[in-house]
Amino acid sequence: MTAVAAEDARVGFGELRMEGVTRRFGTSLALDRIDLEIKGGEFLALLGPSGCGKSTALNCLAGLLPLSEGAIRLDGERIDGLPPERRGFGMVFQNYALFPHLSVRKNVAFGLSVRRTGKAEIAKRVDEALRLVELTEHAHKLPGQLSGGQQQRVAIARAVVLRPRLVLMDEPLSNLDAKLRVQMRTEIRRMHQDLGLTTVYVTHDQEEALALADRVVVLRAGRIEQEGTPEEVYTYPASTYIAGFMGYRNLLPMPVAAREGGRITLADRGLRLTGVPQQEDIPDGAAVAAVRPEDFRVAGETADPVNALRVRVDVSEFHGREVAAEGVTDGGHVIHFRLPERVAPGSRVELTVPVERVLVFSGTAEATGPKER
Ligand SMILES: Nc1ncnc2c1ncn2[C@@H]1O[C@H](COP(=O)(O)OP(=O)(O)OP(=O)(O)O)[C@@H](O)[C@H]1O
Repeated sequence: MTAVAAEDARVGFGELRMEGVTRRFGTSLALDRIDLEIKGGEFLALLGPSGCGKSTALNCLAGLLPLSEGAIRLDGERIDGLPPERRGFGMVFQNYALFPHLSVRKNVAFGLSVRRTGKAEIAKRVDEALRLVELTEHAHKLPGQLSGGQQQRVAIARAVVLRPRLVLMDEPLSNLDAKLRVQMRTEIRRMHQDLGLTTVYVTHDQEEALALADRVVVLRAGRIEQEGTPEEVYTYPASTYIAGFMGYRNLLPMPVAAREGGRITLADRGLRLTGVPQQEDIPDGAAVAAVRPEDFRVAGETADPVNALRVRVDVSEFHGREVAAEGVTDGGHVIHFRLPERVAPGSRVELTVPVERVLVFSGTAEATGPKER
C-alpha cells in the first residue's frame, strides 16, 4: 500500500508500540526507555508537568523528532524511520497554525488538495468535517474572523478530514478560556467516538486527562510513573507525585505511630491520621498521608474519634456548590478542606476523614510532588 493510500484508508490499526524509546538533547534525557502500547480505537492521555517529556514523546510518535534509542512499531512493523507524512497520523497543536489568507473551507481542504484527491471527494469530506465541528456556516470566513475556539475546531477538522489512523494532540485547548475549554473537551471526545479515531492527547491538566481519556499515562522526568484508567489513577495514585497531581492537595509528611490490621497510623504535633498503605515498604520515619480536600467532612457530635482533627479556619472561598477552606491545626499543619458555607476567619471546625480515603505513602516533604494547580 502506498503512503497516501495508507493515510486515506480509514483503517485503524491493532496496536502501536513504543519500545524502549529514548530521546536525548545533548546530555539531558527527555525520554528514558518508554515502553507503551496504544491500542487501536483508544483515547490515551499523556499527562505530566512542564518538562516531563510529553511533547517529546508526541513528536517522536509523529516523526518530527528522531529517537536516540528504541523503536516504534505499528502492528509489528517498524515506523520510526518513516518521515511524518508517511506515518498517516494527524496532528493538532496548541497554536492552530491555520493559513490566515485561506478561508475555513480551504484550510480544511488543504491536505486533501495536496494529495490530489478528486474535487467531488474533497467537497464531500470537507462538508462532513465542517459539520462535525459545527462550522458549516463559517466555512467562507478567514481564520482571523473566528474566535479562538472556532479556530481550534478548524485545526481539528483539518486533521480529521484526512482520516488519519492516529490523531496526535498537543495541549490543543490551552489557549482557550475555561468555559470554552470544557466545551471543546466534550467535542473532542465526541469526535473521537463518532469517527472511531485513535487519539494520543498531551496535557498538563489532570482534569482534562481524566475527562477525556480511556487510559492515562503519567510521565515524570522522561519515565512512566503510572498508567491506568482515569478511575484507577485518581483513586489509587501510585506515588505522592501522582497524588499531588490528582488533587490530593493535603500531602502531610508524618512519622509512623502504629500499624495494625493493614492500616497505618501517622502522628505528628497533635495530628493523628489512620489510613491505608499504598506501598509495601513504608519506613517508620518517613511517611506521607495524602488526603483530598473534598474527603474531609465537618464532623458531627457523634463523630468517630478516628481521624478527628480540629482546625482554625484561615480562609474560606465561595466556589458555587461548596466552599474551599484552608485552616491550620494547633500543631501547625495546614489543611485544605471543604465547608458547606463560608465561616469567619478564626472559626474552629472539627473535621473527619474516612480511613480508606487517607492514602499512606513512603516519602518525605521534598518528595511530595506538584501541588494541585
Ligand atoms: N529542542 C530541544 N533542545 C534541548 N532540550 C529540549 C528540547 N526539547 C525539549 N527539551 C528538553 O526535554 C525535556 C522534555 O521536554 P518536553 O517539551 O517534552 O516536555 P513537556 O512535558 O512537553 O513540557 P511542556 O508542557 O512545557 O511542553 C525538557 O527538559 C526540555 O527542556
